[in-house]
Amino acid sequence: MTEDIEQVLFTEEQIAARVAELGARIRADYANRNLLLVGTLKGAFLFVADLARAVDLPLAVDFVSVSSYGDGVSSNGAIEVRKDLDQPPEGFDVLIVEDIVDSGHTLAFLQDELRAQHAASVEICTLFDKPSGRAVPVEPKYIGFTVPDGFVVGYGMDYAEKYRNLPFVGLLRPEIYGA
Ligand SMILES: O=P(O)(O)OC[C@H]1O[C@H](OP(=O)(O)OP(=O)(O)O)[C@H](O)[C@@H]1O
Ligand code: HPA
Ligand SMILES: [Mg+2]
Repeated sequence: MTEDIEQVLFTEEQIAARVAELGARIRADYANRNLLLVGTLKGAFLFVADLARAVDLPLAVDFVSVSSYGDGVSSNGAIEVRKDLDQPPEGFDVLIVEDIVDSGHTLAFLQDELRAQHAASVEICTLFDKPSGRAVPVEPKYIGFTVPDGFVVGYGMDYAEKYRNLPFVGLLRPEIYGA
C-alpha cells in the first residue's frame, strides 16, 4: 500500500500533535455550551475518535454519511445522504468534524441542512483543507493542515475505499488514479 504513496505529507506523530491542539482550542471555545460533534462518515472516522478524546468537555457525538466522490477523484456536487443524524440537532452547538474540505460541496450542503434543522450554531472543524479545490465557499473555524493540489489519502481518507487505514497522510501517485 505504501508503495502507492508519492510523498508523506503528515506523519502519525504530527497528526496526533495537531489533533491535541485542536482539542484544546475547542475545549476553550465550547465550555458551557451544548456541544454536538457531527462526524462525516466514512472519511472522518479516525479523526472523530481522536478529536473527541482530545476535547475535555461533556459532549455528544453523532454521524452523518454523505458521499459525492464514489470511486473517483472529483466531486460532481451531487451529494448522496446515506445516513442522517439519529436525533434532530435542535438546540445543539454543532461542530461538524470533517476529514477534508476540497470542492466544499459536502460541507456547504451539510451546513445548510443543519441550520435548516435549527441547530443553535454550526461550525466546521476539518483536519485537512485543500483551498486549491474550492468550487463553493466554505470557511472552517478550525483547520488542522493545508494540503497541496493532488489526491491525498490515509488517516481515514480513501481512494476507491483503499488507504483509509494508513496511519499517516500522503499524496497518492497520480498514475494510481489515472492522471
Ligand atoms: O469538499 P468536497 O469536494 O465535497 O470533498 C470532501 C468530502 O469528500 C470525501 O468524502 P467522500 O464523498 O469520498 O466519502 P467518504 O468519506 O466515505 O470517503 C471527504 O471525506 C469529504 O467528506
Ligand atoms: O484529496 C482527497 N482525498 C480523499 N478524499 C477526498 N475527498 C475530497 N478530496 C479528497
Ligand atoms: Mg472518499
